[in-house]
Amino acid sequence: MTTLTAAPYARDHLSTLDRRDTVADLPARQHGATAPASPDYLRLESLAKRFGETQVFSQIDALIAKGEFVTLLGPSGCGKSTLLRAIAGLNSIDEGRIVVDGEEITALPPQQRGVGMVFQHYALFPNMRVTDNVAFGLAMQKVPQEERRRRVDEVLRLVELREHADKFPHQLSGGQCQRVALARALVVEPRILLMDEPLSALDARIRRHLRQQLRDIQKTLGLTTLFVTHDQEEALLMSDRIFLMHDGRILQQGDAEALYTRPRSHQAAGFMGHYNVLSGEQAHALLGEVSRAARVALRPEAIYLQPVSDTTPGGELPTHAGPGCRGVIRRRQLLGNVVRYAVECSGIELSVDALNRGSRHLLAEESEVLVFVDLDEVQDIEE
Ligand SMILES: Nc1ncnc2c1ncn2[C@@H]1O[C@H](COP(=O)(O)OP(=O)(O)OP(=O)(O)O)[C@@H](O)[C@H]1O
Repeated sequence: MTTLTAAPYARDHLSTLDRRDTVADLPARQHGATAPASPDYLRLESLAKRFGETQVFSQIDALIAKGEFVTLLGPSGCGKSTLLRAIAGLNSIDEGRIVVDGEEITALPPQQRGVGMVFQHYALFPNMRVTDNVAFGLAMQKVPQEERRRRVDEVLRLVELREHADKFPHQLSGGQCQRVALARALVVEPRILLMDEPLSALDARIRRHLRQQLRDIQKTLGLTTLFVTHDQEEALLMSDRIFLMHDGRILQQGDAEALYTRPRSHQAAGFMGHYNVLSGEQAHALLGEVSRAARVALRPEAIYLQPVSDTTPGGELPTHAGPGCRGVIRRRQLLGNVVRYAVECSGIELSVDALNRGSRHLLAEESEVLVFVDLDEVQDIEE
């Protein structure tokens, strides 16, 4: 039985949360928590969209499994929101088909698609109490009052807002408003949940808590979810699978590990982490014969620095370290647990991350170092 735990933020604000309430008490209904996974529950087939002269996205093909949490990640303007809105039916598309659970929904109006949507700005009705905001969709569907009350109560319990049921939106925090918006989307038991940057307007602490809470709820309900963000950390933390978008295309898809450690293109490497992207020539100067591709990506944490004065055989070096090359530390930034160095080496400026082991271990700016690269982590990429 899965129990939603109340993280510190929730405990601070929801003093009377009944810890015996568990979401497993909820009927699975059509969320289908117990249904066998269907690998193509949501099918996006050759979707394309233009706004006037602007091709917003094209050749979008994807299969999303039932219960999967997929994140659309990419820079501003790459078409994430427009794609999400197209699935919700809030934007038309010019080409392609959208299929949910075997039913084509491409031409259906939003209310007939069985999708729930949560936006960055929660757009609650300011003059309605929490319960009425959440019940709104059910009232539209003419669900009988008693059932409406029961379902609203159930979903408010799920998002830990039961004790705020009679409040108005202006009496709630931003995080609580967003949970009302989530409850409003969930109460109609959507087949697909679509979320467009739902956490972006919240402060960092609430955001961290809500990420976890959202993911817990999504897993518990087995709810197929598409989540839009431009925040790489959020995508890596939350997703079963990430679709990395660039210029209206899905550049690469995979789980967090694959996306982070094996970017296949220059753009993917440029968006994930703080990769050093080197030309073939630069890679050859740094790595010698090891380098094979026209372009190479190197993670900052796969490069190791050793002071030239340190003559101990590099105990911390990876087994497949390349030959050390001399470099000079040009800049040093303390990022908390990590120290980021800019090191000039073979005429290239490399970004190198090292664990912050305390001031005794910090390397001084303008000091000379030996630079070693973990050859197992050298990633050949496309042009
Ligand atoms: N209604 C519209 N009319 C014309 N162009 C639009 C419209 N909506 C979006 N666009 C354009 O489509 C492109 C993609 O926008 P979209 O909002 O989907 O990107 P995004 O990746 O979600 O960006 P962000 O992260 O900034 O929200 C942009 O160039 C945008 O200017």
